[in-house]
Amino acid sequence: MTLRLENLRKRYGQFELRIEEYTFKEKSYNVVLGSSGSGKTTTLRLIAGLELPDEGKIILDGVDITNVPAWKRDIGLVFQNYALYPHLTAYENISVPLKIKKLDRKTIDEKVKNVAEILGISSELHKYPHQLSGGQQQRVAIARALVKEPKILLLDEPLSNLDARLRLEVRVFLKELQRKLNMTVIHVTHDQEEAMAIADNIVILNSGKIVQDGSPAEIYRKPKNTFIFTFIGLSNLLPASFFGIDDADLVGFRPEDAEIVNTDGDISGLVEEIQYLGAYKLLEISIDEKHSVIVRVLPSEEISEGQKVGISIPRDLMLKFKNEERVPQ
Ligand SMILES: Nc1ncnc2c1ncn2[C@@H]1O[C@H](COP(=O)(O)OP(=O)(O)OP(=O)(O)O)[C@@H](O)[C@H]1O
Repeated sequence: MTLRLENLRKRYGQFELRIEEYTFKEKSYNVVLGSSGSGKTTTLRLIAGLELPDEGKIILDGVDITNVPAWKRDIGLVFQNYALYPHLTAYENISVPLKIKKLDRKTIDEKVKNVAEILGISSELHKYPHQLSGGQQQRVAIARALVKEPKILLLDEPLSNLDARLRLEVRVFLKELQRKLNMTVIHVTHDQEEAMAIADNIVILNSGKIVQDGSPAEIYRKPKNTFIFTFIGLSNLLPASFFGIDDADLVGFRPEDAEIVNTDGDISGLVEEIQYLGAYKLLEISIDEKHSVIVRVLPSEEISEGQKVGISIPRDLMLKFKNEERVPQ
């Protein structure tokens, strides 16, 4: 189940996807994260075989599948809009890939019922797509992708058509499904919170290039540059000179790593705004006319707007950046 991309290139006008070399984490939940237009869907379509690369290779378990047609690849793909056939029942939709493979009726029946059981949709099989909820339609689409027992499951923005409550539920469901089937999943999203919550391995794509990969904690704690640092979670970035640091241009820190102190901290500022968020409060503190930071404190901390405060940040939690690259620690 090793999926490897080698020198992969695909150009559309000004845009170019260019992946020198990448192996997705095997039997894990991979999330490809990037903003709109970064090349996420293009990457998935190339892996699925719906597009051919201009250059490069796609290697699945040591076999070059670059020129293997989509339907012959051992890869399941779930589209963002599910793409179910409206005139077929859930059962018929799920059985389509097996009919294409010309399996006999009894084997098809067993496989469809088995996958429906795994996905918890056994009682919905007689229904047509319009009779199913969004979450159920998605499960049918996943069942259809899984029924041919692919080596890899590709999911294109699988949560974007669901409401906020269902999204949290489906996140847990997808992660459990990956664990249960012990398969390699590649899930594409622009939502950094979703990526952090669900991934074993996050692959960050920017302007058609992979800029960093790693576990959510690695990406959050050891971002390679200021783009990744500010893309993931809340972040503060100030000139290094504010801290008397001269081996970097900028210093970054997370709101939860700073502490409010009465005595002189590393820096000081004026509390401009307080957001009460239940479990914690976020303070927006201006350092000077051009720079402000966010600091997270406990709700019990007594601080008021207009108050002058010191801010202290442990040195080992400061991230030093130079010329857009992080300074190695
Ligand atoms: N078939 C195509 N023809 C022409 N241009 C394309 C085609 N497919 C993608 N592109 C262009 O390639 C770039 C990357 O598109 P892609 O859909 O891969 O991005 P994405 O990261 O998935 O974005 P989004 O989150 O908005 O779906 C975009 O500039 C897009 O306009």
